[in-house]
Amino acid sequence: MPGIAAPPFPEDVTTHPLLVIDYQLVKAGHQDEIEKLWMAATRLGFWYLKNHGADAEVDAMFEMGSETMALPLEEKMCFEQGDEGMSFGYKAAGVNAIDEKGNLDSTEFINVAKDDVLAFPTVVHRTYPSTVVTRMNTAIRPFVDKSLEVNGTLLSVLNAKLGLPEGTLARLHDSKQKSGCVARVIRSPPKETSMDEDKAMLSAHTDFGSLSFLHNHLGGLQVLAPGTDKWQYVKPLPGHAICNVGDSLHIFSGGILRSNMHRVVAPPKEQAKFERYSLVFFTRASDSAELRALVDASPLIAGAVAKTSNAQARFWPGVTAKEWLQRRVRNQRIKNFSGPESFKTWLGTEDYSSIAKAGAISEGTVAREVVAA
Ligand SMILES: O=C(O)CCC(=O)C(=O)O
Ligand SMILES: [Fe+2]
Repeated sequence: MPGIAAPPFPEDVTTHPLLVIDYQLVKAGHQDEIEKLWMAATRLGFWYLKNHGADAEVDAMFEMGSETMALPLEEKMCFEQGDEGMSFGYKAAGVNAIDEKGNLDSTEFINVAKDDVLAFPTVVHRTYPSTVVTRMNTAIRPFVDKSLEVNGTLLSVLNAKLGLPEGTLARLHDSKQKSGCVARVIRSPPKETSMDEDKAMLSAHTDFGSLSFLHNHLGGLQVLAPGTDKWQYVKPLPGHAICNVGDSLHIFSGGILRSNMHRVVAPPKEQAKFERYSLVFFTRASDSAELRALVDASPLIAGAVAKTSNAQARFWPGVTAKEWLQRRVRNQRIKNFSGPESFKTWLGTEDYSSIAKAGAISEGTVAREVVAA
């Protein structure tokens, strides 16, 4: 398995602690556990999830991912996403800007659309490399099914805590509708040293959708916690997924649920010498879902929005989930980059003035200005 031969996460590197949520307890309706999930989702927007029951599916996906990355580059390039905002297929390393200077990312992805997986062998969005096709039923479908179940359960718990009528978030994330939901395997190359920590391999970002279900073995993921201006590693824990809230859930909830900034840098110390793999399932709202705070469905959300400055720009971007995703994917491509102003156009919901303080972008680049494509 990728990363398994690497040394453990070093003990003398500072990490940001996350709450540990037990999926089985949440699913069984355990109130204390649900309160813990709520605390995690509203304060940092990141948490560990244990007892998710997806270990075997995760291992099979890592195998699919490493076989795909081992294909010749020319073959992978036949499935490249392109520059128009398609988020499914292969993403080569170095095609995205990571900052306003136009520095390049160094991660490659294979992104498999939930819609193509559920409809297989019918093609909904696009075709994939042979390593994906041959594992569609044995590895990818089981992982997608499990991830939809886990994220669907978390969404229904958050739905109730937000005071929304039953099934509101479920309808916005109906897996039978077309959406940007995707399973992604990420590979980043080994580095001689982790000293260039501030050179992100995957740029500082908030996730584009609603809930992310992430699995990794090596360090490298960092968060910029609220009220801080220092990036901190999140330590991978065996058997624990890392879950986080993305932009659309932040918007639906009128900012109650936090879509927190994160990035991937070289793994710490000796781990940097190893290639790094990670796996994510992104649950995203249906393509046609309008991104807006659900004020008319929940007094709690209406109350939160009423207390927020600039609420119209933050929570009524005037686009659908599909348009939001397309803009963020397309405008990050280096082909569409023409300087700091164009870099702004890919940004999401987070408070970018805090990453400006942490040095990744300049003070002038603030996401609030970004409303639509
Ligand atoms: O690789 C990781 O640990 C995080 C990846 C990530 O943030 C993403 O793909 O959005
Ligand atoms: Fe992310």
